[in-house]
Parts: sequence; C-alpha cells; structure tokens
Amino acid sequence: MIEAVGLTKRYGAKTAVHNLSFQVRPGTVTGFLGPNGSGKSTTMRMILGLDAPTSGRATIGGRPFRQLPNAPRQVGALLDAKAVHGGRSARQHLLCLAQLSGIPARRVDEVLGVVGLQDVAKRRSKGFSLGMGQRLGIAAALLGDPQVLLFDEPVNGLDPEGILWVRNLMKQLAAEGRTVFVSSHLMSEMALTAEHLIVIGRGQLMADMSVKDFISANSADFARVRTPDSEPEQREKLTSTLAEAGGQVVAEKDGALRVSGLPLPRISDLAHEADIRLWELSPHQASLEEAYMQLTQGAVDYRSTVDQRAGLQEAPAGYGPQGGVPQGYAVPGYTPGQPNPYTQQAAGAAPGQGYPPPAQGHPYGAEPYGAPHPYGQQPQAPAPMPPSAPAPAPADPATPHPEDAR
Ligand SMILES: Nc1ncnc2c1ncn2[C@@H]1O[C@H](COP(=O)(O)OP(=O)(O)OP(=O)(O)O)[C@@H](O)[C@H]1O
Repeated sequence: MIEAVGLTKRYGAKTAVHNLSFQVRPGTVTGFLGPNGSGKSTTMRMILGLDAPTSGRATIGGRPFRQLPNAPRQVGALLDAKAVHGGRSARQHLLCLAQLSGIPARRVDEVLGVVGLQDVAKRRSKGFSLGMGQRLGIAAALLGDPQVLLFDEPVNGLDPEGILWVRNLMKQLAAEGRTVFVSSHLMSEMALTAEHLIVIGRGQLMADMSVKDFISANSADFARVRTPDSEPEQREKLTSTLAEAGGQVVAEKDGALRVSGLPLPRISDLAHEADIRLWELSPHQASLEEAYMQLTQGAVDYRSTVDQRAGLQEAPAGYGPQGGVPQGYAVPGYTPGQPNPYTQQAAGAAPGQGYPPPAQGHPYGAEPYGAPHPYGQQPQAPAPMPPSAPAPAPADPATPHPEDAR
C-alpha cells in the first residue's frame, strides 16, 4: 500500500502539494487525476523518494521509499520515459538496471518481450519514438516484478494497440494483488482502467473515491427530450409543461431539451397529457470526463484564450470565445473565475518529517540509473496554501523544474 499523510511540498514561493493524505490500496488500479500543474508528478516523486516533502510523509508498505530494502524489487515506476541514456540500447539500459538491483539478465529479455520491444532491443534508445520510449520505461518498471507500481502518464504517445495493451496490463497487475497507481489526463481511458480515483487540484485533495461514486457525486444525470424539428411550438409547450412540473429545462444546440429533476416516465406522461409528440426521450449518464470537468473547473490554472490571429484573418463561423465552463458541461453553483464549490479541504497536516539523505543513484531519477540522486531539497517549514493565491515569496530560490531543463 502507498500512503500519503499530510504531504506538502513547496518550491520556494510555489506550493506544489498541500497537506495531501490518501491511501492507494493493492488489488485495484487507482487513477491519479488533476489539471496540469496540480502536483501529480511532484506527489509521485515524493512517494519515490526523489523529492523530499516539506512536511508530511509518503510511505510504501509503511516505510519511506529510501528505507525499503532493495526498493527496485518492491517498487517499479515510470515517471519520465526520456530518463534513459540515449547511447545505450534498450537491452543495455535494462541490463544496467537489472545488475544494480541483482535481477537476473534473463528477466531483461522477459520484460522486453512483455512490452513488445524484443525486435529493437539492440537499437540505441535515442532513436526511439515517444511510444517506444514509453514501452521501454514500462519495461524498466516491470523489471523487478514489484508489488507496487507507479505510472505517470503511461499511455502518452502510445498507439491504440499500445493503449489497449497498457489498460490490460494495469488491470492484470492489479488483479494479481499489486498496488497500481496511474496518473493520466485521458479520462475515457481512466474510466476503462481505474476502479478508484484520487483527484487533486492545486496540490490539494479534491476526491478520493471509486470511479462510480465519483461520477454520481459530481454529475447530474439528465434526460434528452426532442420534439419534431418542424414544430417549434411543441418544443416551447413542452418546455413550459416540464418547468411547471418542477423540471429544469435547458435547450441544447441541436434543438433537443436537456431535462433534469424529472424521471423519464414522468416526462413521458407529462408530454402525453399535453398532447406533445416526442422524437426522442433518452437517459443520459454522465461520463467520467464530465464529472471530472465539473469537479476541477475551479482548480484549472492554465486556460486557453481565443486566438485573435492578430487580425490576420477573420475567425471562422462558430469559433466562439473559450475559457470557463465548456459547452455542454452544466456546473451548478460554479461561476467561472470563482473558487470551485466542490473543493474539499484535506485533513490537518501531519508534523514535518525528517528525511534521510540519498544513499545511492535513484532508479527513477531524471538521470540514467546509477547517477547521483537529484535529491537536494531541505525540508522547509510547512505553510498553509491558499486555494488559488501563491504563498508569499521566501528568500530561497526555487529548485529548477525538471521540465525547465528540457
Ligand atoms: N522543481 C520544481 N521547482 C519549482 N516548481 C516546481 C518544481 N517541480 C514542480 N514545480 C511546480 O509545482 C507545480 C506542480 O507540478 P507537477 O509537475 O507536480 O504537476 P502535474 O500535476 O504533474 O502537472 P502535469 O499534469 O502538467 O504533468 C507546478 O506549478 C510546477 O511548476
């Protein structure tokens, strides 16, 4: 089991993770969701001992990663598929990892087969495509046949066959009783892969529940109702009939009505009594994507704006302003720009934890295996993070972000 207790990470003025507490249990795939910059990678890095928490703790099987005996045999991770010595072949890369952890060489060939790279095993990895690199990263994670696996965006760059393969692999690993913690932005994929979700926004816990409960807690089911297109007066009559009966009726772009607050049979009866013909009366169950959008709208830091094209050409018809709640996502109680009404505050912070210094190269670091651990953060005093405002700037500079170095 992976456990985070009051986990907090500040990089200078930036609070990346604030007071995060959750457990990732064995036997199920747990999805880790959150908008860009919400702190998912930082959390995973702290779990893997690559970053020191400012306060709180992250443990695997009750111990911090760095105190696990022969950690690569217990924990496998894919954090950054590009963290490979490009001059080495895929096989050499895996062999190096295996030797450092006392894993027999035959396991290298096994995992190369599992990820489908056996035919390119002798090619230098710097010539690998994004998807091939992901496969190599997954092979490295599987090398020690570990009980605990963390994957940061594992399907990034994979083709449809690869995505299906990763989905089945995650499920199979969980079915074998392993702990599988996976971050992804692909909601449709997560809906098919994960059973449990941990959702964060601006470094704080927003939801920790099953996918099923998450969808029902963060979305409202509704009915789509459609009257004959050629009879707009029927649609108006139905709108007022349903509203009088207590339904909430919203006109959709395609001419249908989105009705909530009334069960389907009641809508049918009301239409029948008012002598209104229906072309469509269908239930709509929210998707994980809709529920996720509803929950996280107020915690999104990076929003696109309309491309004004510097007046170079006219915007095509129908190219409307963006930002705020996307079309089709009703968010009750949410006003764009306001704090998300669904945000939950995590429980009180755990006391700050000391952290042992690095003893050896880290298998999941940004450098090739065996390189010095990028650990270098000193635990800092915990500070509360306002939901959307930055903390006051301290004197110490922020650690360079790994992404900035690329
Ligand atoms: N070493 C660092 N120094 C300074 N800021 C950092 C560092 N690492 C992360 N951050 C900041 O912490 C925040 C969380 O980043 P993180 O990479 O954990 O988010 P994420 O949820 O994984 O994002 P994404 O979905 O885009 O991958 C961001 O604002 C990021 O810029």
